Amino acid sequence: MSVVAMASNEIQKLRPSLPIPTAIKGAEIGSFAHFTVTVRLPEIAQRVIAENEFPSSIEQNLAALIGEIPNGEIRDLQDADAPDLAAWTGYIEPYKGSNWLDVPWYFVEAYFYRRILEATTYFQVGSWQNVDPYEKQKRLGLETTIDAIGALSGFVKSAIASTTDIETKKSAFRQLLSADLWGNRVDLSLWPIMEGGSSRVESTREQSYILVDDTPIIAEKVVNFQNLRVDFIVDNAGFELIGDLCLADYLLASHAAEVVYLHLKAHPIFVSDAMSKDVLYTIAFLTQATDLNLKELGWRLKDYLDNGRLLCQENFFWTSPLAFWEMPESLDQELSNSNLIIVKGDANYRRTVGDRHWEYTTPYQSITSYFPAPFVALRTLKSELATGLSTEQLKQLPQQDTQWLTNGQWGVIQFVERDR
Ligand SMILES: O=P(O)(O)OC[C@@]1(O)O[C@H](CO)[C@@H](O)[C@@H]1O
Repeated sequence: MSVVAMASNEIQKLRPSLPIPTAIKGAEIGSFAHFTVTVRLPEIAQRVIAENEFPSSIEQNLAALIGEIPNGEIRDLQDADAPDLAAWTGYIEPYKGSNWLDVPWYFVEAYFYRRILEATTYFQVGSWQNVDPYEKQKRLGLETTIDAIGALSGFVKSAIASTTDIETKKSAFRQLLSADLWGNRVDLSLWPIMEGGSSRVESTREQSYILVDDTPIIAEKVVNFQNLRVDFIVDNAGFELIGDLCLADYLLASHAAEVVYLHLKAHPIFVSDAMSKDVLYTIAFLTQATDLNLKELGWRLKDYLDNGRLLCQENFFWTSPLAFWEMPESLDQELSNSNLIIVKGDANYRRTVGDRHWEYTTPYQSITSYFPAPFVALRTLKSELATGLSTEQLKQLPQQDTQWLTNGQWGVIQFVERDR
């Protein structure tokens, strides 16, 4: 096979095998994407002004950004020192001069959060360099969910102590997986803490709210794991991250996993998405808690970090606007070493399928067979996109809940075997 044919074969491997539908766009009147671009994004930028004590120059930058949405023109980024500037020049090129509604929705969201950092001079040398504009929300997201964190840390402690018979192990894993799914309902970009966002914390919900549940397949695999590698493509800090860390704790303490990798955002995005600093802050928060279960959880996690069994890896791909089938070869290669990847949240789910208008009955596996390792998506539905549903579900759900696609009340646990 020629080099060119091999190269195109490699690229082909990294794309869905099905014809790829059109991208979701904010121009679709009445859609959640349209509501997000025209209403939610300006509101998020206003909250950034309200929750920080930026100087007037930065507040003017943010006000100007708000004024551009949605009829302003997409333009190149202007923070010259940013490490991701060259990559963003390439991302922006196809959309330069377009308004914020006529380009793919996921691009607009990633671009918006990156423009927030341009406005706050996040990448510039000076007083606001590396200052996370969502820090206050993230910390409150931990402090206001302390009771739920206590309950979950107590559960994982007892689960670790009872890693005896297979059925007990499967049951414990299933409950931790479910808690990690429902932690995704706490979403500060949709429901800010100051507007009662913490009230959405719960670790358990009736099984009927899980629309696709591959837990039995995953539990059967994991219960037989011995000293393997598990990777989390992490989503939100706060209570959701506690769910990730409790699941990681269980996998590491039971030696199902020898090592757990946390793949984290390279800069603040989607208000609550986690970076390495948020993981370290969360573990320190736990070690300093008065509650013994929280303290013990924190010290176990710190021990895993110190002994190289829990690893934090940031990558600018996770903050890029690209579909997951466009991930760099180096990252694809790295993830191919995993025995199981846990993909968290709605935005990552959207990226696994390129945020396209797939029929909701399209099998998830047939779109995502490009993935570099076996993976499970833990996602509460917060956008008008779904896969793997039945025609019966599509008849019933709108009658049960008119907002079923976007209110985070429904979830999926979808497993995809590696297929390349
Ligand atoms: O990835 P997450 O935290 O589960 O959700 C991200 C999100 O809040 O942002 C997008 C809308 O702005 C949607 O994908 C979803 O509502």
